[in-house]
Amino acid sequence: MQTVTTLPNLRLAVDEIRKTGTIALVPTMGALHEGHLTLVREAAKLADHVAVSIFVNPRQFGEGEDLDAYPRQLAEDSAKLEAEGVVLLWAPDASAMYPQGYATNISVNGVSDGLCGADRPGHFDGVATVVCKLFNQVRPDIALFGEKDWQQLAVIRRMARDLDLVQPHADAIHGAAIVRDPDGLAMSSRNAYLSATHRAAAATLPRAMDEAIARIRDGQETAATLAMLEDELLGAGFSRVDYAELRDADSIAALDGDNGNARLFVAARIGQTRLIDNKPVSSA
Ligand SMILES: Nc1ncnc2c1ncn2[C@@H]1O[C@H](COP(=O)(O)OP(=O)(O)OP(=O)(O)O)[C@@H](O)[C@H]1O
Ligand SMILES: CC(C)(CO)[C@@H](O)C(=O)[O-]
Ligand code: BAL
Repeated sequence: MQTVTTLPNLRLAVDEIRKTGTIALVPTMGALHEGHLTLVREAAKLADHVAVSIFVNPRQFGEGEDLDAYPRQLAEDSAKLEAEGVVLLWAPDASAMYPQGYATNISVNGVSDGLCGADRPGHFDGVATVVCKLFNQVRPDIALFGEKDWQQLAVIRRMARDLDLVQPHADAIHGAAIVRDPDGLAMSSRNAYLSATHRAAAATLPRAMDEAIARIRDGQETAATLAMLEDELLGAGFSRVDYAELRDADSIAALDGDNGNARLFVAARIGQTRLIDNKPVSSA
């Protein structure tokens, strides 16, 4: 595996790799876990070569968020990627990504509204901007993102279509299913922040979501069911529920009475940690 940290070296490496086949890109912020490695393994089935980026993107962190505390473990991550057969690790620092005078921002309207977009103002602009740059830098044939960050995936798909960023085939922005711990909690780099007590209580999140979805499928009233979900999380030790909402899975828009394509989206805080999850409401 080649690790590159500057744009000129990235260009040389990508040109060389491209001579022998297609490239799948897996963008990450590092602190790699099985969720990331599943994306890498899926990527290896979809292209000849897998490239991974590790960049803790300052532009997607809001004021007072965990930019400084975010785990950074490049040597450990690099060994994991090497073992998976990744050919290229792109690990720029902030000055390579945003040189002095950097002034361009990408906003994706609509899908960025509400949910995490409301709680983390500017977050999806930061994500769209850096992902657009990563696509231009690596020029992948396909890129993979996890469904854990469902709204992020929707934002990136919209941006890629709108800006003609990748080859216009249906799977160019590939969404990978959420990888969960045995108790159902979605894997996340931020789970490392949880104390043992909070980690145990965190499993209430997916369980309470399953219960809420079962009630909604049973025909129980959505607002009352979501209020019950919120109470259950607060009772289990969560300090705040940022949102618990049903939305259209593709557009992320509020539902207009038809729950056919509905997904349940939840973000909740336990200790200092903000957890997100989403699950389909329809059993189809
Ligand atoms: N449990 C998971 N299942 C599937 N994909 C995942 C999972 N966790 C992360 N990913 C995906 O990996 C990619 C990189 O994510 P990132 O590096 O932010 O990790 P993370 O675990 O989501 O960290 P964070 O704690 O910041 O949310 C994203 O596309 C994300 O959706
Ligand atoms: C897509 C991404 C790598 C952009 O910084 C990040 O938001 C992430 O890891 O999900
Ligand atoms: N996994 C999404 C990146 C973030 O929370 O900033």
